[in-house]
Amino acid sequence: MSLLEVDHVVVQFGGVTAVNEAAFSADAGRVTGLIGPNGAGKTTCFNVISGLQKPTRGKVWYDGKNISRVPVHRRSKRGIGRTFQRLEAFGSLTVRENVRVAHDIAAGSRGLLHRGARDVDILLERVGIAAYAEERADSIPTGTARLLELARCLASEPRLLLLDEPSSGLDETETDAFGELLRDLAADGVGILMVEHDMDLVMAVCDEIHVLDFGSVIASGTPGQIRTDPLVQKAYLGYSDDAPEPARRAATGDEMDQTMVMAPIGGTPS
Ligand SMILES: Nc1ncnc2c1ncn2[C@@H]1O[C@H](COP(=O)(O)OP(=O)(O)OP(=O)(O)O)[C@@H](O)[C@H]1O
Repeated sequence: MSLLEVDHVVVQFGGVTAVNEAAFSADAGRVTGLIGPNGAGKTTCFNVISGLQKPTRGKVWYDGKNISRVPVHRRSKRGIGRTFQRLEAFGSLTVRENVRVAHDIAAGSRGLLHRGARDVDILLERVGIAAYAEERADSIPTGTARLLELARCLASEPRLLLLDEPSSGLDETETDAFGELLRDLAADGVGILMVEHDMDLVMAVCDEIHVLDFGSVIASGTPGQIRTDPLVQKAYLGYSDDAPEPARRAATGDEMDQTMVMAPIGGTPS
């Protein structure tokens, strides 16, 4: 069994079915991507996995156990870490203090004795923000703040890391370094599940990708398989290479966005 199994989860908000029998998994030591057009249900799936959203039906299995009724803080204690699209650091604390707080909370909740400042500095080095250690968190660039979020999350030594659009705000060099960091973490045995719109990053770092559309998983596979999947092309672009021109869906504003997002992997219409 995989480290994480999302088992036919359904989430309904009134008449809206945000997640519809979604079933997918993420393994320890691998980077798994969860992608899909806007409104496909990715964030809702993350909320179900981390415990912020109760599923209408279905289960979440983690490390072989059904955690569907386990509250958020216990999931976190068991090793599920999550970063959010919005940034959550304490603005008036320095970068180092922010990581220190996360580190001490995690150590305390596990009954560990106070661990050294050295661990915090190693973490800052690892995510590449050591140069900002003494800066206030509200004064650092967005990309650095995103890496700080990651450092705060890693301070709890998660076994499963849920990353929600981690590369937004990173420049190209930072994104490349971030991709390498994800591969390093996976090599250390961490399971990573990532929602990400940067298809170059997704295709470069993921071992496996699940594609959501209208709340359902429409494809799962390696980057190579996903790139050429007709259903995936149709979900993003409104047409696939296999479909004749007249079958192409008129692009709305949203779909135009997705067309641009997918362009690096799927190519634009000729
Ligand atoms: N609290 C809520 N109440 C009502 N509808 C919601 C709620 N949260 C999400 N939805 C709806 O559920 C669907 C899935 O939303 P979700 O945010 O999970 O998609 P997403 O794939 O993360 O989108 P994006 O890429 O734009 O962040 C959308 O139609 C959204 O409007």
